[in-house]
Amino acid sequence: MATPACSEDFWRFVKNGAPDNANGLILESVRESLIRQEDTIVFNLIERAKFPLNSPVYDEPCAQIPGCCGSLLEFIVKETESLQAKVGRYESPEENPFFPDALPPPVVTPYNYPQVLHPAAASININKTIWNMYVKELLPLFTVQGDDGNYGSTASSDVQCLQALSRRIHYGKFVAEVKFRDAPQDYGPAIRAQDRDALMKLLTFESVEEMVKRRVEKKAMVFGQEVNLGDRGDKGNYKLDPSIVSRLYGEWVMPLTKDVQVEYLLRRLD
Ligand SMILES: C=C(O[C@@H]1C=C(C(=O)O)C=C[C@H]1O)C(=O)O
Repeated sequence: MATPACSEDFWRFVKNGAPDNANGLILESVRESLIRQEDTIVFNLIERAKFPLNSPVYDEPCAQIPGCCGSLLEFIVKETESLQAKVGRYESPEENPFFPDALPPPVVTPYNYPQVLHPAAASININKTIWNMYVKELLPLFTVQGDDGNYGSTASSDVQCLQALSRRIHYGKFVAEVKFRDAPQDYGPAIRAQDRDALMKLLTFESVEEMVKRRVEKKAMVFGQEVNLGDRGDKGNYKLDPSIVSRLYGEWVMPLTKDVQVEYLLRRLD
């Protein structure tokens, strides 16, 4: 049975079950989903890189909008989440809101997501850290300095980036669940001892991390190259610096995914 490459397929796969495991949840299929999410992240960053930094989106209160007391980015994220909550986005265990307080309930019949995670998963949300990483560290790295006044489009593009990064990083819950199911005898003692370092060691695969960094760098090269019909390709002229994508994964995305894994495992036997 082929392993699925994207989230929707992943859920169908989990629901239908796979021969390898009673629940259909295997590390290979979870990793396939992470690989597919790389495409989304790289594309979204390329889209955001079309605009300069546009710092008023983050730094200034959006005074023109009645009832808005934070930045324009906060306003757009809150409004987007509110709309998406109504159509059931946050019923999915893959999705974690940036502003969980005061979200409206779904107005559509909820999709019956398979319960593959321990219920404690719902209490893990590191979006504040992801927000700060994105705004303070990442944006200044991959956008050019400047202000072109395109604040609405810029902030809309940020929403896509933030949501894709959040989904990827919180996917650590699924990664941790499969790793635990594959080796409860290894994880059990470290969980009972609440030993973060031991858990971190158990769940880390350095060779996989190296491969991920190389692959996302290559994706940034392929997706962000200038495409010409003639012989002369614009080699080396990328829409998004590939080494920054590799750095994003090495310094933030993978460490934060592992933090989520540790947090989940610490609660796995509650
Ligand atoms: C996600 C996994 O766990 C860890 C985190 C990784 C990541 O975030 O990409 C990669 C390898 C592991 O060290 C995994 O094993 O695939």
